Amino acid sequence: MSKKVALITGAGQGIGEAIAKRLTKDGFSVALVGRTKSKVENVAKEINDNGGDAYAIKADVADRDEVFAAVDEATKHFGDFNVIVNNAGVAPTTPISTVTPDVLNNTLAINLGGVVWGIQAASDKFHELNHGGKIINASSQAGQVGNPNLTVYGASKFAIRGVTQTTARELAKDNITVNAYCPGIVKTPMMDDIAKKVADNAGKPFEWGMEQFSKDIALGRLSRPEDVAACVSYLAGPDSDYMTGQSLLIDGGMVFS
Ligand SMILES: NC(=O)C1=CN([C@@H]2O[C@H](COP(=O)(O)OP(=O)(O)OC[C@H]3O[C@@H](n4cnc5c(N)ncnc54)[C@H](O)[C@@H]3O)[C@@H](O)[C@H]2O)C=CC1
Ligand SMILES: CC(=O)C(C)=O
Repeated sequence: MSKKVALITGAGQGIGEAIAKRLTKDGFSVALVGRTKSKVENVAKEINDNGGDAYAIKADVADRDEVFAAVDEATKHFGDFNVIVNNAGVAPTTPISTVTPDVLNNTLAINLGGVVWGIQAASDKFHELNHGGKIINASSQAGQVGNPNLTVYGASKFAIRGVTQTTARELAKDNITVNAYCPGIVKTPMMDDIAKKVADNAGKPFEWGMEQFSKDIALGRLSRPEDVAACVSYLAGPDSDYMTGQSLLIDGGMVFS
């Protein structure tokens, strides 16, 4: 039987890289999408060198045409298309007084626009291929509760939960599920950057910045990207077939909702 095909955006590092590796382990062929071609190529090479089936594609998720082209290219390369993980995102540190139109527009174009274009492109492709599929979107614990200094980012991640619920209802009749994952504090380049900026703004060391985000984690440790990838594995596989419109928290007990 041929492998199912999953496309993961922002797969050149961090959570996206871990998702690509986990879905490979689960038996998927994986298309890795990122703005920096060399980064997704490096991850694809590592996966292929270890017996997986990965293919790197350069695209900026804020650009609708590039997202549609990436889905087309992945489908042509692998011969099918079954799952999209709209993972790419950016997280500017923005105390409210510092928010500018550029930061607002750029963040929403990537974090919200990228997910909307990903849902459109994937659902169009599932329709063209005459089968259902799974759409999985990155939200955050910062999309469940307000995080100081992350106004713009938090707004984009709250929005993902709305888009997920709305499109889940629209697309259910076509056997397409739409769910989201909401990581907590995950040790990746994104989180290191946030902790550093929050610490710099307060005139404190990096460790203090990370502590501001991690002190309320009930399980007592930062999340690893693999913790998130395990949840996405469930959302991409058959065990979640009867679930749609959900936003799953994987935050070590930081937020109880
Ligand atoms: N690290 C964390 O603590 C948390 C992360 N998340 C979310 O998980 C997702 C992944 O986060 P991380 O791996 O931590 O981030 P990261 O910054 O380490 O990696 C994100 C990747 O997405 C790529 N990317 C950014 N903008 C892009 C664009 N316009 N087009 C294509 N690729 C683009 C980047 O180049 C990078 O390779 C993001 O949506 C983030 O908001 C959610 C909750 C917590
Ligand atoms: C980066 C992020 O999503 C946080 C701090 O929850």
